[in-house]
Amino acid sequence: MAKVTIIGATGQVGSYAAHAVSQFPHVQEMCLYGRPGNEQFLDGLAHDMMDSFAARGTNTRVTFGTHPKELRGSDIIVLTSGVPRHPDQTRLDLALENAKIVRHYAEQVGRMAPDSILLVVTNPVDIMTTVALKYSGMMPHRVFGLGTHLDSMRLKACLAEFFNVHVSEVHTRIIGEHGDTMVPMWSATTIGGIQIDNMIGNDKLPREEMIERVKNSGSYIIKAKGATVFGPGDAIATLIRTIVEDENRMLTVSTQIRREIFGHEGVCISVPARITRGGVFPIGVRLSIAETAMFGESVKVIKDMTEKVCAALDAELQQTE
Ligand SMILES: NC(=O)c1ccc[n+]([C@@H]2O[C@H](COP(=O)([O-])OP(=O)(O)OC[C@H]3O[C@@H](n4cnc5c(N)ncnc54)[C@H](O)[C@@H]3O)[C@@H](O)[C@H]2O)c1
Ligand SMILES: O=C(O)C[C@H](O)C(=O)O
Repeated sequence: MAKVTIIGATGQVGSYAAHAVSQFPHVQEMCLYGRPGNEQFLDGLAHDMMDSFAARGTNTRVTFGTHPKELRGSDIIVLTSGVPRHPDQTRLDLALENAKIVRHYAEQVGRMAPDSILLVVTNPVDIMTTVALKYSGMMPHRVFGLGTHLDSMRLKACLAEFFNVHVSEVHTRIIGEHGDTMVPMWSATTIGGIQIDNMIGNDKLPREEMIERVKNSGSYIIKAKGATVFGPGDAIATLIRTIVEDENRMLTVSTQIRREIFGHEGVCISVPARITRGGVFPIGVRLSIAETAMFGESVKVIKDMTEKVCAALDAELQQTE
C-alpha cells in the first residue's frame, strides 16, 4: 500500500495525474499538494475526485494541504509545479524560472520524505531532474524524471498507425533529451516481436517525418488546446503503477547516468531503466554508431544548460546568505 503525493495538484497535469493514479488498488492515499493560497481549490479538487471514486468504486483516500508536513509518509512524490511553455517557446526557455520552483520543493521533499521516490515532470524535465536530485540530497536511484517515456509512447502510436496494429504490438524507445535532440532507438524497435527492419513495408516508413511529429507533438497540442494533459498524465500513471506494484519494468526515463555504462556522467537524461518499488536503475545498452553520436549531442545540450542553471541557483543562494 502506498501514499502518493502530487506537488502542483492544482495544475492541469497534476490534477489529471492525481485522478489517473488514484485508480490503482495499491494507492491507499492520494495527497494533493499545492502552494499556500490554493487551499480552496485543493479542497474542491479533493471533493470532485471523491465523487468520481464513489461512481467508479475506487477506495483511495484523498487528502490535501499546503504545509510541508503533508509530504511526510509519502512513498512516491510527483513534482508537476512550474510554468508551462507558450507555443512560441522551447522547453529550455523555462529552465531558470522553473529551477527555482523545483529547488524549493526538492528541499522540502529532502527534509520531509527523504526515503520516498521523487518523479519530476516540470520542464525542461532532464535539467529539473538534476536540480531536484541536487537540492533534495536524495539518493540518485530515488529521483527520476518523466523524460522520454512520453515521446516513446508517441512514437509507439505513430508506428501502430502505420503498420495498422494494436499499440501493444509495438515496442520502441526514444532516449536522450525530452526535446529537440531526442534519439530514436530504431535498433530496439519491434512490431509483434519482429525487428522493424524485417517488416515488409518498412522501406516506406517515413522515419524522419515520424520523429519530427514526435518532437513537435507537445507544441502542436499546446497551440491547439493550451496544454498537454492526458498524454503526460497517463504516462505518469504508468510509472507510478510500475513502482507501487513493483512491476520491475524496463521503461525509458530520465535518470542520473554513470560513465562506466554510458560513457557520460553528471547529467540526468533518458535511458532504459529498470523501475521497481526500490527505485529506478539505469541499464547500460549498446547503441549503434549513429545513435551513440546523437546521444552524445543530447548529453551536451542538457549538460550545458544544467551547468548554467545550477550556477545561477548557487549564485542566488550566495547572495541571500
Ligand atoms: N515532462 C513532460 O513530459 C511534461 C508534460 C506536460 C507538462 N510538463 C510540465 O509540467 C509543468 C506544469 O504543466 P501544467 O500544464 O500542469 O501547468 P499549469 O499552469 O496548469 O500548472 C502549473 C502548476 O504549477 C504551480 N506553480 C506555478 N508557478 C509556481 C510557483 N512560482 N511556485 C509554486 N508553484 C507554482 C501552479 O500552482 C500549478 O499547480 C510545466 O513545467 C510543463 O512544461 C511536463
Ligand atoms: O511540450 C511541452 O511543453 C509539454 C510536454 O513536455 C510534452 O511533451 O507534452
